[in-house]
Amino acid sequence: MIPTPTIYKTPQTGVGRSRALFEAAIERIRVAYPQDLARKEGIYYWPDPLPTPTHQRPDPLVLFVQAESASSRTEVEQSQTYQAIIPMTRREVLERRNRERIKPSMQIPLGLIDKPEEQLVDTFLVDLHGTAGALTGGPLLIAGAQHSGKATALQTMLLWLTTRFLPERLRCAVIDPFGELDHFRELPHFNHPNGETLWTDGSSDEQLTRFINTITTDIQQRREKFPNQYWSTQTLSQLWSQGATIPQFLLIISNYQAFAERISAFTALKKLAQAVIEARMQGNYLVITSAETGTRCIPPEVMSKCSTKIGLALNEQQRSELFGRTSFAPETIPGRGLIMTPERKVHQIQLALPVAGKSGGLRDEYLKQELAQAVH
Ligand SMILES: Nc1ncnc2c1ncn2[C@@H]1O[C@H](COP(=O)(O)OP(=O)(O)OP(=O)(O)O)[C@@H](O)[C@H]1O
Repeated sequence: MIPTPTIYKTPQTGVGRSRALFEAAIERIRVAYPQDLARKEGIYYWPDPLPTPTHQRPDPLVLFVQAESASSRTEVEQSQTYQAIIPMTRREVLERRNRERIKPSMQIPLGLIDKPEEQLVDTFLVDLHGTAGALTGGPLLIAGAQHSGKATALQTMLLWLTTRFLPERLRCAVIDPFGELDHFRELPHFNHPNGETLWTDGSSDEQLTRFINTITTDIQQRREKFPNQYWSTQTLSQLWSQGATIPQFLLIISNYQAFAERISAFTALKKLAQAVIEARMQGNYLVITSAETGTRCIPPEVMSKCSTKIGLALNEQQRSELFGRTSFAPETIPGRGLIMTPERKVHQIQLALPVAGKSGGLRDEYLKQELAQAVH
C-alpha cells in the first residue's frame, strides 16, 4: 500500500517560496510513488525535468556517451555519469560510418525538448533538409544574447555532422568573425577540391568575396548538372546509392550581426544566404547565429526564410520577433531556449554540450583532443 503524499500548507511569500514549495511537493510525490512502480502499474508519469547546468554540475547534457578511457579527464570527471543524447561514444559513431552505408541526413541531434502537453522529454532534432513545407525544417537561425550558448550549439552541430559523415559526404564552410569554431578548421570537411579551406573570419571584403564566389560557383555548377526538375524524381539518397559522391553542403554564418555596419559585406552575405536557401533541394543547407534579431542585423528576406528558429536568453521584444506574442520567458540558463515546433507551439529546449568538462577551458581542451582523433 502506497501512502498518500502529504503536502503541508506553507504561506506563499513570493516567487522563490512558491517555487520551493512546488519542488518540495514534486519531490514528496516522487519519493512516495517512484517512477518504476508507476510504470509497472501502467500509470502515466511525468518525465524528469530538462537537465540544468549549475555551478556544481556545469555539464549535465552532452552529445555522445563519454568514453571512460579519455585519459586526460580528471578522476572526478571520469566517475561522473552524463546524460548523452546519442547512446554511443563518438568512436562508435566514427566506426559505424566507416563500416555502414550511411544515408544523407541533415537531422541533427542538438539536445532535449520538453513537451509538457505530452508529458514527454524527447530528443531535440533540427532538420535542415525538411520535407513538407515551412516549419518542418530548412534554414536554421539561432538567436541569442551574449554567452547564451550560440557558439556551443554550433560546435555540437559540427561535432555531430563531421563525426557522422566522411568528408566526401559532407562539405562545410564557415564564416566565423570571432574565431569560436577554430577547433574544427583543420578537419578535411572544410577542404575544397580547388585547394581552398572553406573558412573565413570575413574581416576583409576581398576575403569574403573570394569565399562567396567559391560557394556560389559550386551551387551554380550543381544546378547545371542537376537542374531543379531533376530533384522531383531523384533524391541525394538515391544518387549516393548509385555511387555518386555529391557531398551535402553546409554553410554556417556565425554572429551575423557582426557585419551589420559593413554595407557591401552585409549585402554580399544576404545574396549568399539566399543562394544557399534556394538550393536546398540540391543538398545545400544554411545555419545562422546572431546576437540580434532586428532587421538592421539580419535581412528580412533571410530571416523570413529561416523556418526553424531557436531563441536563447532573448528579451521580450526579441522573443516576440521570433515566436510571436504568445511565447514565455525561460530561465536564463546556458543552452536553455525556445523553439517553435511544426504545430506552431513554443517549447523549451536544453542544448547539449559537445563534450563534458568542469569548465569552458577544459571542455575546449577535450574538444580539441576529440577532433584530433583520426577521421578516416
Ligand atoms: N548547452 C550548454 N550547456 C551548458 N553550458 C553551456 C551550454 N551552452 C553554453 N554553455 C556555456 O555558456 C558559456 C557561453 O557559451 P557560448 O560561448 O556558446 O555562448 P555565445 O552565445 O556564443 O557567446 P558570445 O555571445 O560571447 O559569442 C560557455 O561557458 C559555455 O560553456
